[in-house]
Amino acid sequence: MSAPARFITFEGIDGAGKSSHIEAVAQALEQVGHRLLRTREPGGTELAERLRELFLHERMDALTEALLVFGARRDHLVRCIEPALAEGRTVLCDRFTDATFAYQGAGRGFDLAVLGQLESWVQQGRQPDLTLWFDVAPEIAAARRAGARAPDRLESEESAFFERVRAGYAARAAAAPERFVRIDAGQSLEAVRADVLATVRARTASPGSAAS
Ligand SMILES: Nc1ncnc2c1ncn2[C@@H]1O[C@H](COP(=O)(O)OP(=O)(O)OP(=O)(O)O)[C@@H](O)[C@H]1O
Ligand SMILES: Cc1cn([C@H]2C[C@H](O)[C@@H](COP(=O)(O)O)O2)c(=O)[nH]c1=O
Repeated sequence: MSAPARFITFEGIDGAGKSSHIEAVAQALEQVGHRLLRTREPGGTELAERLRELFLHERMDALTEALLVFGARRDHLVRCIEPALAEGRTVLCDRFTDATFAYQGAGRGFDLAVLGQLESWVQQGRQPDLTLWFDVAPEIAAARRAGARAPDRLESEESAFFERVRAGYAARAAAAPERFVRIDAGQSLEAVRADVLATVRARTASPGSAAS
């Protein structure tokens, strides 16, 4: 029998290192019987991936950013995430709505109440079961990004922007402590991986299983 479906999201400022650990989480969950969907935001469907390209590379104001990511999210939820969960698959999603509150809300200063309205319309109550927040100082994340790739529109923002985004994640984590787990992403890759896998194993263990 397959393990019960979970909706797990990975969050953090650009370069925190979250994407480096999703494959290891996928392998650990598959070993204990989860059938998986791996996906990302913005993106995950053909339409949402097209919106992602616009979002990452075209100039726009904060409201347009928020509407684009929630538009992409709606398509992703309806066509991809909800059907996968209904089929009993665990969904691993690289970013979700916490990113909107952190980037558009805290980073850009966009109205959090409006984001909350969009969240309820688009998600109809759907929230992740577990959110791993990769928390790291912006200067460490910037050094990691610099060694890895050319910056996109968001990654070109100044350090103060990422300080605000980080504070936005902290606020979301404080508001939903049952869902969020903070990972100290300033550690070595190996130490982060150990924390991530221990967290996922503890939080996905079925009641009565040996790991619980
Ligand atoms: N703990 C770590 N220590 C040192 N380097 C790391 C660590 N974690 C990730 N890196 C490196 O930092 C770079 C960025 O990592 P990664 O792409 O996983 O970050 P990310 O949080 O997913 O970024 P983004 O959200 O912008 O895509 C990569 O080159 C990766 O190898
Ligand atoms: C979902 C979401 C994302 N963003 C930003 C965060 C990143 O800068 C990019 C996505 O790039 P990644 O390499 O795939 O992490 O988009 C945002 O501002 N708002 C959102 O809701």
